[in-house]
Amino acid sequence: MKIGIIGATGYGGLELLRLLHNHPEVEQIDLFTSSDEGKSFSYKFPHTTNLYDQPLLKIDHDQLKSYDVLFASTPAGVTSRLLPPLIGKGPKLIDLSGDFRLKDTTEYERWYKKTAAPTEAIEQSAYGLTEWNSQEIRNTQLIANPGCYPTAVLLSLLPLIKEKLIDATALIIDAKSGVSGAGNTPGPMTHFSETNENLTIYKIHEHQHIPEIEQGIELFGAQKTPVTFTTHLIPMTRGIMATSYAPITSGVTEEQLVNCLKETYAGRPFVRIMNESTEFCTKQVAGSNYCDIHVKVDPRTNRATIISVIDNLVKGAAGQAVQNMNVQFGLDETTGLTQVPLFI
Ligand SMILES: NC(=O)C1=CN([C@@H]2O[C@H](COP(=O)(O)OP(=O)(O)OC[C@H]3O[C@@H](n4cnc5c(N)ncnc54)[C@H](OP(=O)(O)O)[C@@H]3O)[C@@H](O)[C@H]2O)C=CC1
Ligand SMILES: CC(=O)N[C@@H](CCC(=O)OP(=O)(O)O)C(=O)O
Repeated sequence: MKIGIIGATGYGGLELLRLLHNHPEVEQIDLFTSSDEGKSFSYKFPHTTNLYDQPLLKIDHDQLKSYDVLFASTPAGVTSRLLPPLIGKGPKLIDLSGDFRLKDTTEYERWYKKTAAPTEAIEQSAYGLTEWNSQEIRNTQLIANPGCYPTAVLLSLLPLIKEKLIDATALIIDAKSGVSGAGNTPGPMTHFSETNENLTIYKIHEHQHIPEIEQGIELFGAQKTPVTFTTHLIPMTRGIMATSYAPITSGVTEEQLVNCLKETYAGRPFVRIMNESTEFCTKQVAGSNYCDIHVKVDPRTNRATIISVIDNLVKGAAGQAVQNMNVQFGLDETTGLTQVPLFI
């Protein structure tokens, strides 16, 4: 396969390159830039020396048509204009930004504060939460790869909401992310001296992933409900932990919740239900495409605490994007994605 990565110089782009480099079906990877045309990739990123010394390419629409797959890992508001002209042309299109995720364009404009993509393009795209939407992904050219937080949240909650084992109307979701989630442009919140030894809660009730989580619950869980969702920045590089609290339906046991999750994800290689573990942390999935889930019921409060961890750059971005490419091409979902987590 001949691959193009738009936004190759960002964190999502670098992670795509790392994963696609070891993908057995990938023959060529071209790297595109909007700001550094002609510069050697490895000059900019010395860790790729002797691997990707090639020059960064200018984004040229005619050239883009010649790829088998184009990944775009660009800030919100770029692909809404860049990708629609390629619909119906050759390449499969996998967008890591939020531009095609929200089906309702007024919601996109409200939360992202940018002009939405054309409605026809959004209608022709599939939401790329692989474990829940494989069939549509297989038959669709343009994939809206999910946001990092929604991936962790939806994978852990959808089975329980769908089976009405928890009360989704009273959900509270408390999520934490490593700093790479904010991309490679430094800002005050991600400055070392303000991130290190600090814990920041941000975008309270204003996070752009709130409508994406609510849309996912409606799309796959069949229940429309607003959720309380808060995000925190943790002084680490990779990882997301999403902790959700929900009342359990009367009479439901912890065993039922665990069994529901295990049954839903039986045969799905990247979702592990880890209830036997006594410790549960972000490092157990670092560098891998796993989403690990842990659930506990507190019989005193009749509430469940549901925890999921992912690597924001892998299952939360590039890994799920490659998983979606595998599904689109009828390959085994795990092709190129069998890395053992880094842990240390
Ligand atoms: N970081 C994460 O954990 C996750 C990120 N995402 C989403 O993925 C997307 C990329 O994120 P991330 O890699 O972290 O972001 P970065 O800021 O690290 O990288 C974005 C890249 O986009 C390129 N770019 C900027 N403007 C344009 C433009 N107008 N046209 C084409 N390319 C452009 C830049 O490269 P150049 O200047 O060379 O063109 C830049 O390196 C974002 O939408 C983000 O929200 C989704 C899930 C997780
Ligand atoms: C730590 C951190 O800042 N994370 C980012 C995640 C960005 C992202 O993935 O959002 P979209 O793809 O929807 O733009 C945030 O919370 O906004």
